[in-house]
Amino acid sequence: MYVYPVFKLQGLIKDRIPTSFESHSQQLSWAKGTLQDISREHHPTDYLAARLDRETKIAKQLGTLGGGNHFIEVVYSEGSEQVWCMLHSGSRNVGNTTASFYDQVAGNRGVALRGHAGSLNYLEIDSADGQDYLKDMQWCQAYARENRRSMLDLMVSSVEEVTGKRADMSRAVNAHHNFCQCEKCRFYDHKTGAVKEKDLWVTRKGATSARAGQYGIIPGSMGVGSYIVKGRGARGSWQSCSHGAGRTMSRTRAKKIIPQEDFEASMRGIICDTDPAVRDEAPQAYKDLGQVLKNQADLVEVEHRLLPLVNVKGFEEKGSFSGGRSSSRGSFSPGGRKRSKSKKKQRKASRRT
Ligand SMILES: Nc1nc2c(ncn2[C@@H]2O[C@H](COP(=O)(O)O)[C@@H](O)[C@H]2O)c(=O)[nH]1
Ligand SMILES: [Mn+2]
Repeated sequence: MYVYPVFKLQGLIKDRIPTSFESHSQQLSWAKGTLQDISREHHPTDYLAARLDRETKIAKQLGTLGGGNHFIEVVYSEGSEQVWCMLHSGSRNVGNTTASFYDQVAGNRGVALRGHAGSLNYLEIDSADGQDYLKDMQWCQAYARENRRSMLDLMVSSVEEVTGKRADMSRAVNAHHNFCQCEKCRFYDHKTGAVKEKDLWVTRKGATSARAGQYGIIPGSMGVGSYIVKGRGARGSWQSCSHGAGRTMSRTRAKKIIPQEDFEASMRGIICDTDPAVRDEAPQAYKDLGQVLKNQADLVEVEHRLLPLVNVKGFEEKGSFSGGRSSSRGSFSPGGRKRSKSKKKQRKASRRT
């Protein structure tokens, strides 16, 4: 039985944090200062600085969730009274378009690495373009962190409003994933047979950092919750672990083969939207989280198992259905939000990392 009105909490979160293609109609009060702070620390190139001057959307998207597998969750810790606020989102449109821009810059050089997955454009780190990319990529990473922090602030104040309890922010965990950073690496050099130590740019795609003692988050799906883990610093994985359960099937296949009733049944007891537009995110479309954790027991140890109470996802409502539907306990209509561009244009610029 819920002690606090969790429906109210779901409503407050959905009212305060824009999802899918929506932005804040007015930038948050701290957005301008935050963007200036990011630029002071990670000097954007002329390309990105010009966009920051021109595109008000960058400020308005600070504190917004996005769509796809991005989520906001109120979760509880198995075997304790604790409730956690969790969210998954990234650098939004500015990150996506900046990455595409440099991909094109690299592509224009006409050099590509060829592999099983096709060809990959690349820039040499020491080249001018490579250095520009690193600057703007780090700017976008900082934006992603601030985006999450902004949403967490909005979420924590919503929880406080409903429960009268303030979150313990000293225990906050931030985990980037699908990112790149320079790290001191110890590795075996196959050419010389020696163990070397060197600063290298490590890209983690589908992975997150798991240094010894470092806290991390491994989410499963909207129906099964997540794990808080502690890294073991395994050298064989470049001190990394998986950053989620991962999908077993494409979004198109999920929508085709998962019956709507099965999706709704798997979400029973969780306050969430089970609109058919979210079915590609159904738990049935993801791997077994317990097995994923077992498979990487040498990379991380489990600190907490977290189970979902409230889940919020971004999705595009179809037809006349205008409110989020809760799987089991009634319905809630989110407040109106301004859409700034045509859906088609926005869809083109969307990303699901
Ligand atoms: N706890 C939740 N986990 C979720 C949800 N939707 C997806 N997921 C998991 O997160 C990762 C995210 O990784 P990404 O690289 O695909 O962004 C994904 O693999 C799922 O395992 C959710 O609503 N709640
Ligand atoms: Mn992601």
